[in-house]
Amino acid sequence: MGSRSAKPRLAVLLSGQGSTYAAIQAACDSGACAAEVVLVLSDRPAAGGLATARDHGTPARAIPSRDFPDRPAHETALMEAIDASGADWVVLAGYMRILGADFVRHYAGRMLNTHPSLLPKYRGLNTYQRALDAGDPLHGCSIHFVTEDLDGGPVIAQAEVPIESGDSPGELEARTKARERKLYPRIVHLAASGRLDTRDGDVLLDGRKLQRPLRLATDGETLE
Ligand SMILES: Nc1nc2c(c(=O)[nH]1)N[C@@H](CN(C=O)c1ccc(C(=O)N[C@@H](CCC(=O)O)C(=O)O)cc1)CN2
Ligand SMILES: NCC(=O)N[C@@H]1O[C@H](COP(=O)([O-])[O-])[C@@H](O)[C@H]1O
Repeated sequence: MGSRSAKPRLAVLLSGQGSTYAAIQAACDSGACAAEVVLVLSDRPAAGGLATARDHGTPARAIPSRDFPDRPAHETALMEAIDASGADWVVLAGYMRILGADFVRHYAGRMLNTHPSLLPKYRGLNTYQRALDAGDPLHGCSIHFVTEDLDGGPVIAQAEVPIESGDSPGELEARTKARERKLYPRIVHLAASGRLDTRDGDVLLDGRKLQRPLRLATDGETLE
């Protein structure tokens, strides 16, 4: 029997219902993503994603921000839990707190986020309403390396979603999340497989600088 090399280990941070985490977990379970989720953390004890993780048998823990005197103290507790889990990568999956410089530096080059817009458009919050208010024809999501610059890190991949006449923010969000749940596990797989890197603000795939973000085709499968 050959040696069974351990899979790359993921720590997932979330604040909400956890459908993005669930898609990553499913990809890890099926082998589509060659990694293992070893820890799910949330700043919110009531986050649905914690229950999803626990139901799956994945270690899951709330580290409420309200239990700490300030942001750095909270993030130190997060780092201690993540590092104790042996995670190789930190995957933000709807984590709704801005992370400080020490945290970001500690995981530099091995922390990913998914953002519900076609960056650099609409950094921050309420992206669906902002795109609708602007009358944009297109929206989508972006997967990026996390830097101190909020939603400003190097963009790895994007999935476009047409905005349809009469769309509500909720309808646009639902279509965007459906595409995001296809894209993010694919990018996490590339990262965990050692094929993604970031240097000087660029993204490298297999050692070669990406000239533009990867794009999820309309078939929901092809990365181009
Ligand atoms: N330093 C960084 N931290 C985070 C990044 C990042 O790129 N750099 N990405 C975000 C995720 N995110 C959007 O994708 C995001 C999350 C939260 C906020 C925000 O304004 N949070 C407020 C609290 C909002 C609330 O509690 O509802 C805050 O932290 O004060 C903006 C964008 C994760 N962190
Ligand atoms: N600014 C960060 C942000 O808004 N992230 C978004 O939170 C959602 C989490 O959904 P989920 O809880 O169902 O996984 C995801 O769609 C992600 O893009």
